[in-house]
Amino acid sequence: MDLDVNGIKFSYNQIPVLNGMNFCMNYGEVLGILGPNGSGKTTMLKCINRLLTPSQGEILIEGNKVSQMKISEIAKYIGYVPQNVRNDMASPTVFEVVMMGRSPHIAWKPAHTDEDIVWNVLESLNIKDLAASFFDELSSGQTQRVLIARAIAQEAKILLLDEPTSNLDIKYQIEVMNLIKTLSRERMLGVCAIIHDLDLAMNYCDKIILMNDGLPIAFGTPDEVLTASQIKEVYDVEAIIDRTYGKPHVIII
Ligand SMILES: Nc1ncnc2c1ncn2[C@@H]1O[C@H](COP(=O)(O)OP(=O)(O)OP(=O)(O)O)[C@@H](O)[C@H]1O
Repeated sequence: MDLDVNGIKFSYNQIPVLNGMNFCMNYGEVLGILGPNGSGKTTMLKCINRLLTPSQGEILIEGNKVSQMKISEIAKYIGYVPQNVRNDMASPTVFEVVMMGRSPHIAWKPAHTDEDIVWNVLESLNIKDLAASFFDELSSGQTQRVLIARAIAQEAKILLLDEPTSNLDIKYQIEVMNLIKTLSRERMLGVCAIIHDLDLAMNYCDKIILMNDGLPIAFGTPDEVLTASQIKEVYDVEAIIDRTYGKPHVIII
């Protein structure tokens, strides 16, 4: 497996949040991380890219322990799109934001190749027109695209996305999920995305890890994981999986 999460435990001030998380992912797959509020999803992502250090367990990328990698090396493997992006620069342009993704590869100042890579990414994500726009003047959908572009420019093999579709209307949700799926296939990226919408997860993820109280409840294909009984167990709601229109649709009763 390209990413292995083995027995991860983590506590904030002695309060356990991750209690032995296990799952794995291959490049070219979209893995949905699902679970109720407070179940530890964001904490899990932060352990993968070592923003947080687990107290037990090991995370391996291509068999190498993340705990033993240099931070600069991790940045070449992992691109992280957090939920709330703090803006430290005074009104950066979209081009500048995407160029930030090149940081792990730049020793002193960007070279022409870095600029070429940024232009290519902007083009392939259909946001070249936004290059000179100010980042903080974008719509939520455009912001999400630009942040994904920044992670792609980083040339990481794994993308960690914390609720990439939150605050997006249904059209943009579908657009962003299509983009994520296409990127995973075309660029052989492994994508771990925290997703709250069960329908989006059902239709766009290759695998799902369903967690609750920092523990893995189920791991497998969407069909295996998003069953009525598991949805009931984790979210405490009654659900039906409707397949009338070909694609599965989760109906909460
Ligand atoms: N910096 C922190 N210090 C202390 N406790 C924290 C911190 N960050 C998160 N927690 C706690 O850890 C638990 C898990 O939080 P986390 O953000 O990982 O959950 P989540 O599943 O991503 O939640 P949500 O779906 O609401 O975003 C929660 O009880 C939260 O209050």
